[in-house]
Amino acid sequence: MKPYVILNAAMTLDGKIVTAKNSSNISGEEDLKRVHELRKNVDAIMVGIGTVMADDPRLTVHKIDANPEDNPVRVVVDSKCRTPIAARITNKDARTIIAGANEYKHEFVVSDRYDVFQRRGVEFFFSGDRRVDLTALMNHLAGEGIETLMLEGGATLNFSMIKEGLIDEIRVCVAPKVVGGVNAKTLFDGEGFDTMDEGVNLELTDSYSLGKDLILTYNVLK
Ligand SMILES: NC(=O)c1ccc[n+]([C@@H]2O[C@H](COP(=O)([O-])OP(=O)(O)OC[C@H]3O[C@@H](n4cnc5c(N)ncnc54)[C@H](O)[C@@H]3O)[C@@H](O)[C@H]2O)c1
Ligand SMILES: Nc1nc(=O)c(N)c(NC[C@H](O)[C@H](O)[C@H](O)COP(=O)(O)O)[nH]1
Repeated sequence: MKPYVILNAAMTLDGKIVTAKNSSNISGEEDLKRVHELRKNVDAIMVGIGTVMADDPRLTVHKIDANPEDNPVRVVVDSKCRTPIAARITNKDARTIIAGANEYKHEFVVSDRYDVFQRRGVEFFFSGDRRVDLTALMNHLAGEGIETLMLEGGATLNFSMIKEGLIDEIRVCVAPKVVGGVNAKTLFDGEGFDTMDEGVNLELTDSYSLGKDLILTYNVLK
């Protein structure tokens, strides 16, 4: 059992989702509104701890009209339970689940940070030895009633999710810009596949201009 997973991201024409110096203002205003419409229409939104550390995102619906009930459940994939005490995803604006790995559970649950998070109502789910077991996490979220999940990066988590066959659909905003840089993260990093044959095949289902950007949507072929 797993939610229907939509990966949404913005990248430059050269596939970068952020520069090496952590600059990531990619989407135009219209695209950001599209992203927030999508946030409003899914049950949960998930990011990796790298994205929390880099951007301190809210992961709420705040660029379009919305009620607090429109906020999706926020999920952070955080094996070593490093989510900072001040991270905005741990505030009371929406339900939050931190997914950690079993090896780091013991040390975390006796920490002051864990106490503070619990008082804020943050929930926890532990799976996998040293890295979150993403399939187990998807199964847990489905059990929590989450039918649709928006994956919002970053590069490392995107690759693990697609490698494990957990992404159903991809929606990408391609900005008319090139930044280059061998150290700039791309839409999918991780360890990559060795051959084109091992790559994940996609089917283009829609393409349209939105302001200066291009929106591409794909189904992931299984
Ligand atoms: N342009 C966009 O649309 C967009 C969207 C999101 C993030 N970003 C950018 O992406 C960058 C972050 O990407 P990143 O790759 O450093 O971090 P990430 O957000 O992909 O998080 C990766 C981390 O998740 C943890 N993790 C736990 N279990 C895992 C598993 N099974 N598989 C993979 N990871 C697992 C690990 O600690 C890993 O380092 C940020 O700079 C952010 O600005 C851009
Ligand atoms: N669609 C999109 N276009 C971008 O140009 C960009 N940089 C992101 N990045 C997604 C990432 O998850 C960000 O961290 C959140 O978009 C932060 O914003 P919020 O406070 O949650 O609204 N996403």
